[in-house]
Amino acid sequence: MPAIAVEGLRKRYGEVRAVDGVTFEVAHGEFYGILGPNGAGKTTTLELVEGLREPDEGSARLLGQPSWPRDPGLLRRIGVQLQASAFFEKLTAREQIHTFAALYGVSSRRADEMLETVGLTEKAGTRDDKLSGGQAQRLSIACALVHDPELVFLDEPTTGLDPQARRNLWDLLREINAQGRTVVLTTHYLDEAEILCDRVAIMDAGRILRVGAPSELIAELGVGNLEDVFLQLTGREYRE
Ligand SMILES: Nc1ncnc2c1ncn2[C@@H]1O[C@H](COP(=O)(O)OP(=O)(O)OP(=O)(O)O)[C@@H](O)[C@H]1O
Repeated sequence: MPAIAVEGLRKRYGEVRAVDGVTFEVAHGEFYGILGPNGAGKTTTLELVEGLREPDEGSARLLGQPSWPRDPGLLRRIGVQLQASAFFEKLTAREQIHTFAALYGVSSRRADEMLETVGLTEKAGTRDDKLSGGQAQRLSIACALVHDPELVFLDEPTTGLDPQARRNLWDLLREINAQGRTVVLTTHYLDEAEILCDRVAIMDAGRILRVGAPSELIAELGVGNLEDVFLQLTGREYRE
């Protein structure tokens, strides 16, 4: 049984077909990337898969169970990185993660360990609005991991970070995956996907164009990198 099985997902917003018939599977322990330019439908796909939104059509099964309608038993087994703007207002880093820990019935000790894991122990007393972009991203990842989920979903975790902070976060994500967790991330950085992901799904205009290991896709299409793969598949530049 795959960790994630997605079948025929569709979601419209008015006239916009944000997700237009998406099917894919993710194996246990896999590091899977959903790639595409702005507006491709990555975030909406992730929200449908996570069970944060109701699909118009199709279904997603996580660890064998449907993600919609939501099931508290399943939610406990998955970690969703929310954007930093979803933090509780006016709390310190330590208070944020302790609040998440309390919601999941996880010990305070575990919450402090997670802060340590993401390298934020020194910033424990800092209010979330005083953290740097990279620190806030790491805190949001720590909050998503505090209950030791089997599946981890990250939506553009490195957007807005400087190169050093991005590399540090890549190390952290590799570690999470090496511990046996299945990781799904969206990104619009193709270099990041090439470095981190076992397999990627390339999305455009609400559809998946191709799925495969980055090196396989590059070899299959006889090109130099994932940017060229996108160009080959769509006939246009990735960044327009
Ligand atoms: N709540 C919403 N209401 C109306 N339209 C929406 C909504 N959310 C997304 N859309 C539209 O659906 C399409 C897909 O958006 P989505 O955010 O899923 O793409 P994305 O690939 O994650 O883009 P980005 O990289 O910019 O975050 C876009 O055209 C977007 O404008």
